[in-house]
Amino acid sequence: MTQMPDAKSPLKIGTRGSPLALAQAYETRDRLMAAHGLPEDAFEVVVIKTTGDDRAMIAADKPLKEIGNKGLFTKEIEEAMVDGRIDIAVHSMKDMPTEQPEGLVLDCYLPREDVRDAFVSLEYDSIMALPEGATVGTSSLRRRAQLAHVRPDLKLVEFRGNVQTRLKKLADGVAAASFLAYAGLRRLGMEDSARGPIAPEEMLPAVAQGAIGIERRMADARAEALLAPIHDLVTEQRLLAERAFLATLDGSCETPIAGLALIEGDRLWLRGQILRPDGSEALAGERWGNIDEGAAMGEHLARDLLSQAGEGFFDWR
Ligand SMILES: NCc1[nH]cc(CCC(=O)O)c1CC(=O)O
Repeated sequence: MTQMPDAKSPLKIGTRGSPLALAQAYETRDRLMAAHGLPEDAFEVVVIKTTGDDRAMIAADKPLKEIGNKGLFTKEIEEAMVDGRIDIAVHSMKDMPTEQPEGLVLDCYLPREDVRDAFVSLEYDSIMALPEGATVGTSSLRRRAQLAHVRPDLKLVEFRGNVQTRLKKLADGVAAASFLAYAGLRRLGMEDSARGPIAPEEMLPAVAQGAIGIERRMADARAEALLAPIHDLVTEQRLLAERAFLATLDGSCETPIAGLALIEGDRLWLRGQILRPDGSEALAGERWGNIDEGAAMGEHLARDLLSQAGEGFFDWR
């Protein structure tokens, strides 16, 4: 029997310090408390500062792609886990690279939140309601490309920071609209800040959007035992398909890629999309398969789209 955590030897939950990251860490702690009947002081939430947070603060108007690369927000957290400063790490799966560092396992996923993007605007109800030539703020390459594809008239400007910062920019007239993951707003109890979610048919979300993954050391039997009952299998099966699609495309935050898997009964549906960064071209495809075939479906769909795209599809510089 593994030793359960207590006040003397709490399970240390590592997270970034943003309001959303903290909300996700506390959701994880609450689920662990409920699943095991453990008190609050059996857990300790430890904030780890990451290069991503630092550099993002210095260069708040720079696109993330110019600041760093894959794992910008996750590397230091993983180092803290290897060093034993934390025992588990709570991550937005949307930000996780597809390769897994040695010695660490990522096999626990919380039930997925809403996967959709949210349309945020003080004046307008939807993308299509925006006036000709309106300015839209977003730093996501995917959202930029998707918008440029359906509304080439829109002017796109860099927009980052937390929800409050973005709402302030909208109020200051910097842009007429912006976009956020609806899941993030819901976790912060701020969904009223958005006009509403956007249907995936109109804007296919990022791979793994709305999903939280919990990473641990491979040899940590206590963390493994604690995490097992809070794992959500359906979320894992959906992510397997979406992340195989992403991995085969060698996607990162630097490539406009979207993907969404859903499960209906014992069947899995996957839709994937790749876009030219300027939105001039978008390719999408769908697959149906068995639930346990997600990884192969993701890979095949990616190969199919890549062969349609041809060389240079993602080039733009
Ligand atoms: N790229 C940053 C990021 N990573 C996860 C979320 C939101 C929460 C989620 O998708 O789970 C966000 C912000 C956003 O896109 O609005």
